[in-house]
Amino acid sequence: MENYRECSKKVKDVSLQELRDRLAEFARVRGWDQYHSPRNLLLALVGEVGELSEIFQWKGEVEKGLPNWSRDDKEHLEEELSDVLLYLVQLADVCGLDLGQAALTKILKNAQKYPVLNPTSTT
Ligand SMILES: Nc1ccn([C@H]2C[C@H](O)[C@@H](COP(=O)(O)OP(=O)(O)OP(=O)(O)O)O2)c(=O)n1
Repeated sequence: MENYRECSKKVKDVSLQELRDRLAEFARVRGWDQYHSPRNLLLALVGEVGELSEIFQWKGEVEKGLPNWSRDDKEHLEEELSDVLLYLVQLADVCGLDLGQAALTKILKNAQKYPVLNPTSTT
């Protein structure tokens, strides 16, 4: 596990494109493309969201920054968040969508839908 962590720490500014390409290669060399249909990837994504939710289940409210969490708990959270991201990136890819561009466009759309009425407000 430590080797994986060392490896991933060295990569900075990870792009969605890089993740997409790495995941496509990961699936291709294993012959898993045939199973990675939009529907299957969506179901896998939902399953991982469930695993992510389990980490927070029954804990009550959690402080930002997770100051009271152990290193192991944080590592577990990193893994489940990553699983969700990786399936999401693959889902967008097999649907032929540019997820990064779509997300940027959606942020702009959100800003138009929810204009800043009071710039000093924190909500
Ligand atoms: N057909 C598959 C199977 C796995 N993965 C990748 C995407 C996820 O990042 C991770 C999911 O692997 P597991 O199904 O083994 O799930 P977990 O890592 O959550 O293991 P577990 O469910 O045992 O906790 O592997 C993938 O891309 N395509």
